[in-house]
Amino acid sequence: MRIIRDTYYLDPTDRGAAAAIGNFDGVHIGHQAVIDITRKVARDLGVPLGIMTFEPHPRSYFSKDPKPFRLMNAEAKANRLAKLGVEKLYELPFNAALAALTPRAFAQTIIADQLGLAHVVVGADFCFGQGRAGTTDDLQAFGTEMGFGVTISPIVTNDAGAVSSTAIRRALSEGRPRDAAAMLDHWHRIEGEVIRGEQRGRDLGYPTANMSIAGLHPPKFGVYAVKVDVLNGQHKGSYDGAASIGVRPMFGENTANCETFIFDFKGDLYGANLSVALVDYLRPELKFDGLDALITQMDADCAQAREILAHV
Ligand SMILES: Cc1cc2nc3c(=O)[nH]c(=O)nc-3n(C[C@H](O)[C@H](O)[C@H](O)COP(=O)(O)O)c2cc1C
Ligand SMILES: Nc1ncnc2c1ncn2[C@@H]1O[C@H](COP(=O)(O)OP(=O)(O)OP(=O)(O)O)[C@@H](O)[C@H]1O
Repeated sequence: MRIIRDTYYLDPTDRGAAAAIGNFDGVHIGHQAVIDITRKVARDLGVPLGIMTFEPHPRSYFSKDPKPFRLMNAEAKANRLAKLGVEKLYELPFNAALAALTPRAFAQTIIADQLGLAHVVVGADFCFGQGRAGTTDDLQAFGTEMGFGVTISPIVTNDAGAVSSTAIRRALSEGRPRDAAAMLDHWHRIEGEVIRGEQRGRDLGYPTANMSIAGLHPPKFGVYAVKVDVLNGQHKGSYDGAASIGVRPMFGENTANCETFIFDFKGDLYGANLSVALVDYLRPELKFDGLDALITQMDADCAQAREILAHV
């Protein structure tokens, strides 16, 4: 997959794709449906499969200091899209100039002139251009006028309504990782490098692999049954574990992170890349009356997590 950030001077081989348009945070089943339609169009037309997305996410542009809300960072999103067979990822810088384009100017300048797209695919709820004023009807009219094809994908729903990145964030905030997973079509994962902690864990008998969750939508704070993939290094492989996400009230800290105890594991993971999949929410983070009480609870957490993960 080629990631294309400079769309002004496009290589001719990067023009003419069929592309889906949107933020694609989480790459959920609604997004996958849009991408499936785009793949079919691309195949029929004999052109590359593309995605037009925006970085930073438009929401970070409009609210200057938003609470972290992303389900995945730009790199994780690109990796996931590559796995789905996307060949051209147009990562448009979302800035004042882009935000100010009217729907007509967006269609003409970006879709037709800069990217020269043969075809675009969007969901039925798609809005575009300044003030989100452009509708799918407008997009279809511009396509006819400016010479690109347009397909509108029906909205994928579940019992709770339309599947969306917003609904997934809500499920995670409410401690419902299985509901999030059903919408994502995979476990929600916290991914990144293992960083140094306070080295207290080993004294407790529970050494943990710590990861930052800065910049990402925080799941409900508390303890989770998790599946862990060590992605590189000598311990590469898949494991089960229990993770605590939050601010560790026992120790009066306040920067939220994710601390994972991996079952039946011995070794050093500093610097390794981990992918921690949230399976079930077990309980909130608590401030116990002493370390012995915390350790007793951690024993119970791990027993419960093992039991759950034996059936996943
Ligand atoms: C299964 C599990 C449950 C945990 N529960 C709590 C908790 O309820 N309250 C809390 O303050 N910290 C909790 N923690 C976090 C530990 O306090 C933390 O892992 C420990 O302080 C080690 O920190 P360090 O890696 O920075 O050395 C939990 C950790 C694990 C692995
Ligand atoms: N449930 C869905 N079914 C079909 N298409 C969808 C669905 N959700 C989003 N899309 C389409 O996928 C593309 C990317 O969606 P986008 O990430 O912008 O929306 P979203 O998932 O609804 O996010 P948010 O909840 O943050 O608005 C857009 O074209 C959008 O219309």
